[in-house]
Amino acid sequence: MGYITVTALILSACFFLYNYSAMSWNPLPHWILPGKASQKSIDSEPNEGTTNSKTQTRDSSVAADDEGESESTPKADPVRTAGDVPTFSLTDDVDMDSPASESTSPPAPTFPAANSAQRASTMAPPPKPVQLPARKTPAGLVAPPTRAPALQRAPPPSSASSLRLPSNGPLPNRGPPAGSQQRISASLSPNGTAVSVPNPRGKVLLSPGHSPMDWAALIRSGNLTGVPTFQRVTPSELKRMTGRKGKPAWSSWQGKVYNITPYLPFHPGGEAELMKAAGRDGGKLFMEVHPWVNWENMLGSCLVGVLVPEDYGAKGLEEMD
Ligand code: HEM
Repeated sequence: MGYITVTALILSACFFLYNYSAMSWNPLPHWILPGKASQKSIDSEPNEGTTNSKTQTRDSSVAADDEGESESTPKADPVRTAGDVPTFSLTDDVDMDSPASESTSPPAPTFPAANSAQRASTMAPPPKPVQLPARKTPAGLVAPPTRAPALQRAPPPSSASSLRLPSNGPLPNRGPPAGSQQRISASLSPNGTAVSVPNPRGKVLLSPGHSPMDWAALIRSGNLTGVPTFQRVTPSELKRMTGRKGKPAWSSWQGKVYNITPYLPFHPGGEAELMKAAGRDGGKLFMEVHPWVNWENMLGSCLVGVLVPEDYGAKGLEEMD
């Protein structure tokens, strides 16, 4: 009885050892562990293959065929197709423009035949759009979109086309004719230098240093009245101040008298226009031409005095008596 028990134990031990011979220290047999089993099958691909039953079967059948027919009919070795499966890698440096890649493009359709009437009658492919030369732009800048020359034309004609000015040819001339006496005289300053050229609005070209900004700087610089004290000016006295014969040019505006002499070369309408207001009340002319201009702001530094009645002096003396 004891002998039988010992024998059974030895057999159990042998079975146990057989089951764990290929193994590791896992307590379960390798054919129970799924990961282990699949790893095993991969590791034992055809070259090694001993435990993969499928591989074994195929190899053995091929071997049997080889053995059975090698003497009668020569047979080619089985071709492995695994190597023909195309593979690619993202790290591969593939040149898409190379002729090698072009050779892999599908062949041209064979219908219709190359020399058939059907192919000859088909329309030619549309012309490629004109490629304008790429413009180089400084870094960080986006180049403006390029447009085909045909798109850079004027807008299409509309019903208002007849109201537009002609796009070619001379513009209508609203000033005096070129070379006329009127234009020549207007372009000459009193000292003979070319100063002003009239335009349709009557503005003139001011000589250098006589812009509105220059005038603004001049009136900030100080007193432009030309008199030492504030004056009471009678109409007869104003009438004598015409800007001629060595006299200054005075003009009145709303009862106040201004010395317009320093402003003459700065006047955008020209000296001749401004001189029309010299020696008299300039309010009416002024408001006819440019009511939006602020006289007092423009000529504040040129204020000579106030306009008084002609008999102001005599009346004052009488009142004193
Ligand atoms: C005496 C005070 C005057 C001052 C301060 C003055 C000032 C000015 C100014 C600032 C302009 C430019 C206006 C603008 O650009 O819109 C101007 C233009 C003109 N002024 Fe006078 N002006 C005066 C008197 C006169 C007088 C008395 C006349 C005519 C009799 C006259 C005729 C013109 C003309 C024809 C223009 C150009 C047309 C225009 O700008 O619309 N100005 N003047």
